[in-house]
Amino acid sequence: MLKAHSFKALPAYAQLQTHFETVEHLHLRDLFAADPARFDTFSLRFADMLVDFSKNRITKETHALLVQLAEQADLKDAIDKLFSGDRINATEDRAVLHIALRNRSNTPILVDGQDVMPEVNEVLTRMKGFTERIRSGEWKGYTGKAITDVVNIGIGGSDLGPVMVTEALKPYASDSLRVHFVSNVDGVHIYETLQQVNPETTLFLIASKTFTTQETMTNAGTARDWFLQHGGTETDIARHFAALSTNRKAVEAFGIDPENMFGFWDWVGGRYSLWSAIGLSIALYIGFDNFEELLAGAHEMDNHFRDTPFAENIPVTLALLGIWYNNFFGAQTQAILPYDQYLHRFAAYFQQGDMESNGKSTDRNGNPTDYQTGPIIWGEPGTNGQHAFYQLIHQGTKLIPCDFIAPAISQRPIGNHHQLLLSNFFAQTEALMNGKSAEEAAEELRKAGKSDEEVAFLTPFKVFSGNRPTNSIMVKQVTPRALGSLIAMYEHKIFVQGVIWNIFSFDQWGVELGKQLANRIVPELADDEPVGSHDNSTNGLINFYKHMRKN
Ligand SMILES: O=P(O)(O)OC[C@H]1O[C@@](O)(CO)[C@@H](O)[C@@H]1O
Repeated sequence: MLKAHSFKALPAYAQLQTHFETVEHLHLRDLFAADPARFDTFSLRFADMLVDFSKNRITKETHALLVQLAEQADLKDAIDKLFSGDRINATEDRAVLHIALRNRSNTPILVDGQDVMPEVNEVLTRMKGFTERIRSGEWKGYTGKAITDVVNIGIGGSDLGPVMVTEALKPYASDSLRVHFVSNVDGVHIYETLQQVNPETTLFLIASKTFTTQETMTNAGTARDWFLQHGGTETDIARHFAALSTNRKAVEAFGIDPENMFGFWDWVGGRYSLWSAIGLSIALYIGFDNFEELLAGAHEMDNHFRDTPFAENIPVTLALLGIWYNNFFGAQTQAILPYDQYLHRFAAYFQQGDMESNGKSTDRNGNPTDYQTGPIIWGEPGTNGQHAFYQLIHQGTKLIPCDFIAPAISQRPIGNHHQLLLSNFFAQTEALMNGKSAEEAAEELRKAGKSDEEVAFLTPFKVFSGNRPTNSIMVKQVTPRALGSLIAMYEHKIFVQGVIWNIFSFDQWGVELGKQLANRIVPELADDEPVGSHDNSTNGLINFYKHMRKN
């Protein structure tokens, strides 16, 4: 179990509070003017990745104090426990070992004295064989045709990771196998997907750690009914359905051949599971060699995270900067802005990764936190975001720390598109940092021929305060290996913040209440009788629904 501390009792916390008062009003323009080497001071390199954190509202003293905060929170001990399979997920009494799934060094990792690597490798070997049989066309459907479409049925961590990675690595996909993802219990999702596929050539992956999730089991049942109503028979299920789960009993009860089950373990959190059997749709789509590259990239970042001193440690640095804005500047959100259209689901993935991990308000001592914990994660690809919400980021009243991400080399070089994309990537963080003064704005208006009266009226609306913090993260190209490192970087950032905030990051009790209440309401919707068992808002809503569906 991780040592519990009190976040605000850490000595560095009080020092940072005092320090904040001296830094709060400093402007990045002045910080850069005072230190021409600021970029070098506040940049980190890892493989073909550059992390430029110089456009943050920090000084060297800030950075030093933040590192002390990490040290005083026993972060090194926590990292050691993470990597050694301690049951740090205390409320579920589980280890947290997504790092084992990509442990390409194959060093033993023990859970209850048992090395987990043989099992991990056994599943990877089975995934590899299965992937090769499907992709080669050797595996045939019930009419003897090769598989052309894979439908992954899952939600949350059993969906978001595969969706994000298959979108991000589309350039590595085969053109003979399409992947589809069904997650929402809204019938529209499964309906629209089944419209696109042929039962003779479709493989359904039922992806669910628990194999009990309402949405997934409902969609899986509908897929099976559709298959049986469109030419398949019970004996054909084995050729068209596979399960990705920890729950063998439930898989068999559903009617899936255990031979077609790819297992994983309770020490794999759902939102950290794309590296496990849950990643089978990824391997099928981009090939197992590329899936192994993804694992390798994550493993390289794992080693960096475990072995690098905090001051040069990328996940630790990103985590500490997030705490600086979250707990001292009062920022409520963190934007992730990838300048790469293939990464369009990257922010959505980390909405679950971050907010389901650190959206907690009870500390590890069981006490309510009297400080802010997990931020709201959001974001869209650039340049689209510039035409949607950058107005608020530039001139709004809220401080929004932003992570800008971009590849130096596009997967799809067409004309000068990539240079234009990157010109925006570079310009936005420059603009957010420098802003535009009233003098500059007025001068521009005068040069545009505006009258003195117009200049006086318009200038206040044209001023940009600047001093809006950003990180710029560049990779050479979004390859499977680079993406693996990028994902692992954010996973470890989330872990570090949870440790310092002294919260449990690997359970998710907050998702249970809504499910419990929904399960109570389901039977009430079966008939047209008015309900009165809830508050009068919920009663009113249910009865409105019942009335409208009849009339
Ligand atoms: O993989 P499964 O067990 O179907 O869970 C799906 C998702 O549901 C949760 O909300 C937990 O209930 C997420 O943590 C999880 O990724």
